[in-house]
Amino acid sequence: MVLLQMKQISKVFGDMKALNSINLSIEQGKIHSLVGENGAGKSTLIKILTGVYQSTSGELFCEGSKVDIKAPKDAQQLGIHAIHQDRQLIPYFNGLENLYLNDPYPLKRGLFGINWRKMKAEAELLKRKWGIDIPLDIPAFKMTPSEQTLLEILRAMNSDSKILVLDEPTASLSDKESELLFSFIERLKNQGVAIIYISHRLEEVIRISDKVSVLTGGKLTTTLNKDELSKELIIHHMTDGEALRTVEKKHEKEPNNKDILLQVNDLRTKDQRVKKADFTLHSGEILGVYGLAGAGRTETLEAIYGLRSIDHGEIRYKGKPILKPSPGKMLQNGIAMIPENRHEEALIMSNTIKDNMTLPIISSVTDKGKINKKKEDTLVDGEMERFKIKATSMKQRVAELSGGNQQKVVFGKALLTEPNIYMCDEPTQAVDIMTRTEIHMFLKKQSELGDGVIFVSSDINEILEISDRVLVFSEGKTVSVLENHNLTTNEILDICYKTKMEGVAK
Ligand SMILES: Nc1ncnc2c1ncn2[C@@H]1O[C@H](COP(=O)(O)OP(=O)(O)OP(=O)(O)O)[C@@H](O)[C@H]1O
Repeated sequence: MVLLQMKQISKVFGDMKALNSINLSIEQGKIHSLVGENGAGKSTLIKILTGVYQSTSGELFCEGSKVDIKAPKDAQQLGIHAIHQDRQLIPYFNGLENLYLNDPYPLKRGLFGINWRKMKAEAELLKRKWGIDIPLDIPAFKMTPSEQTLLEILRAMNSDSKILVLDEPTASLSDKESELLFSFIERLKNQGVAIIYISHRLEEVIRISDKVSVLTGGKLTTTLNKDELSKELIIHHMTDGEALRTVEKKHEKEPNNKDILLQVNDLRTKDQRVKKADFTLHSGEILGVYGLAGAGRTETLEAIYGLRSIDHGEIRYKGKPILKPSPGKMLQNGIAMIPENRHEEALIMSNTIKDNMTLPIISSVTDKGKINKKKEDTLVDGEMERFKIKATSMKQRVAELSGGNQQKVVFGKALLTEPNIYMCDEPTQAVDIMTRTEIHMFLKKQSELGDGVIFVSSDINEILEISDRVLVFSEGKTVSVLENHNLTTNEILDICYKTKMEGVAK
């Protein structure tokens, strides 16, 4: 049964046609994926369905009746809910409070105070109904990424969702957590919920989808059925027939011990999120970093970059200790950070692409107190060209860019500082498969020129694709460094789980 029908939906922003006459049907109990390059229009379509944006033209039908979705609450009343890339949770509210964020709290008889007991009982029933076992008594910020995603899904189900939109839900999940999510999605599907699934990870799209629609430049180019799905065919439709370039695996040369770029010795942070980080980064090397959620990978990069207080250990750059690291000091030393959370840590969303990119290098584009606009424009142009950033111009505000294009701005900004160490935390999160390859090729080239790259990813296959050596983190400690010669995912995962179990047993 068709639950939702979009007819000739278009959306125009200024001179830009983000969506061009989209016709799409979403069926009950089916997983329908949307794929397309960064900026193809996927999020815009979802925002129209969920009442964030109004379409410029076109019609929407729910279960056969024409509907007008003017605001998020209209979508919610129709049973349409979305789990966005950026979490919609209040970090200091616990699971239970977040679960009831969109609904009125049940009140005690006579309206004297909140009926917490009733809330807890309802939440337990809901958890049991959907087979989701997540802790509801801890604040959201203490939950793992998968627990946060499941909490948001549970909240949607609490409001009787008929159509659930999942936008890049596995972006920061480990393989095991993604598996948990897939089995849950399957359960929702079997109960008749329609899922609209957006992801750049084509393997998972092919595995779980009943249908896949491809968007290219705001147009729907094709809808493929389950039996015709293949990575090659999807990429063919996404790229107008252009073949995907592949990155050759490198890592044949042994690192030269004389060319140590960065040394991290027995590093511990005040908050104990990092307990003992020990590793070395060589010139010409891509050091992959893997660990289960909460293993301390991001926190280690933050500590090195001066964003997290250190209470023990040392960091050496080309043999010299860096005392009291700070972002400014690291930039001066040629160390750039591409953080995981682009909204909070890397971009000023209300500023333009140009202002964001040139912020760290403003002194080098300033002559006698005046900004050299020509120099600034040339540099920004170069990065926009390199990453094929889709925008109306370099003066467009970053908030108006698609998620993947924002990530490209973060990369361009880091590159303008001409670093010789790249500390990348999930750098290909939310970027399309073509850009992912471009980023891999770029980092590989930089490493061949003698730079060092630290590459954190929760995608273990990506780690194996790109790394010379793989550093494994568990429970805040570096537990192993492996040469990437015929290394397998199982070898890495074995270490992760074994050390986690040992940590639990202690
Ligand atoms: N509020 C806005 N103002 C102006 N342009 C916008 C706005 N929102 C989106 N756009 C533009 O619409 C186009 C489609 O963006 P959208 O976010 O839908 O892409 P997407 O397919 O979701 O990409 P990604 O995979 O990178 O998330 C982009 O060119 C984007 O810059």
